Parts: sequence; structure tokens; C-alpha cells
Amino acid sequence: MRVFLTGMMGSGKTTLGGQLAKLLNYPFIDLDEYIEQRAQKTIPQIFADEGQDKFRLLERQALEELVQQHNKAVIATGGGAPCFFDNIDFLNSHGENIFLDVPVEEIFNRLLASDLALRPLLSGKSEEEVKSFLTKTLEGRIRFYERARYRVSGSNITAIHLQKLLNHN
Ligand SMILES: Nc1ncnc2c1ncn2[C@@H]1O[C@H](COP(=O)(O)OP(=O)(O)OP(=O)(O)O)[C@@H](O)[C@H]1O
Ligand SMILES: O=C(O)C1=C[C@@H](O)[C@@H](O)[C@H](O)C1
Ligand SMILES: [Mg+2]
Repeated sequence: MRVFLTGMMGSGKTTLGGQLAKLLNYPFIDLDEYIEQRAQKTIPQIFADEGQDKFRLLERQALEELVQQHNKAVIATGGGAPCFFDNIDFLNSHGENIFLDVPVEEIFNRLLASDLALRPLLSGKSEEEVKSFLTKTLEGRIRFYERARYRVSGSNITAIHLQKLLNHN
């Protein structure tokens, strides 16, 4: 089984993905980290040097490579990954796709407490700008996210919760 975690920046894909992989005894792969290793650059560097469009191409290519390499894995995708090309269909047809549906207020609080410089779409923005960016971005992306096979909503999603969901379906 392959498990994909999808959702907005700060929804907990990386954090919960690592925990879920341990529970399932599967390898854990973070798509953003994989892209950074392949490109030998950080994501902010890729955005700055090559632009978002190139990043999206690298992201799709990375998804295809990972699916070829792993039959069993928990893969945390990037926040925008399901929303470009036909990536949402690709994810749905290659694994169990779980949308982490965390309220935008909670996402905002988490991201403000983290290092915004690591997220090129947020760096340099004021608090107000981050808030309106997150709200608008989610409005544009929800139609992709909600096509995931599973949707888990709340501010306090746990890895055990995700494991149970997978076991009972
Ligand atoms: N369940 C949780 N409760 C509280 N804080 C959390 C929870 N999950 C993650 N966080 C915090 O929220 C921040 C973002 O989490 P994380 O990096 O896992 O999100 P992400 O979905 O992988 O984001 P990105 O798309 O930017 O990679 C981190 O600082 C993390 O510590
Ligand atoms: O929401 C997004 O578009 C992004 C989220 C991150 O995971 C990274 O993939 C990158 O910073 C873009
Ligand atoms: Mg992440």
C-alpha cells in the first residue's frame, strides 16, 4: 500500500507522515525533501532560480519516480502538489490519498510559529498578507484536495487516527 498525505502548507503532512510510517512500519518519504535532494537545492532556491513553473514540473517528475521506486510507503506531498497538471488523478490512482483538512485559522497559527523563510510562497509577507494568502489559496485548491479518497478534518489529527482509517477501509 502507498499512502499519500495531501493538504495545505502546515496541515501536518510531514509531521503526521513520519509518525504514520512508523506505525505501519513503512518507509517515509517527503516529496519536498526528495525534490531538494534530486535538485541539490533547497525549495526556496529552486523557486528563486528557476521559478514556480519549473518547480511544479520537478514535483510531478518526483511523484512519478517515487511511485516506481516504492510499493509500500507513506509519502507526504507538497502543499500544492495535487493542484497542478493531473496530479490529483495520479495520486488517487497510485495510492490511498488522505486530505488533511485543517481549519485555516489553525494553519495560520502553526505557520506563524514556524520559519516562514522555508516556505517561499509565504516568505516576506506580513501576518495579514499570510492570512489572506492562505484563505485565497485554499479557496482555489479545495476542489482538488477534496477529490482525495479520504478526508480527515480537524485541528488535532493524529497518526493513530489515520492508521485506523486505513485499517477500516
Ligand atoms: N497536529 C499538530 N498539532 C500542532 N502543530 C502541528 C501539528 N502537525 C504539525 N504541526 C506543526 O505545524 C507546522 C507545519 O507542519 P508540517 O511541516 O508537518 O506541515 P506540512 O503539511 O508538511 O507543510 P508543507 O506543505 O509546508 O511541507 C510545524 O511547525 C509542525 O510542528
Ligand atoms: O503550498 C505550496 O504550493 C507549497 C508547499 C510546500 O510543501 C512546498 O512544496 C512549496 O513550498 C510549495
Ligand atoms: Mg511538509
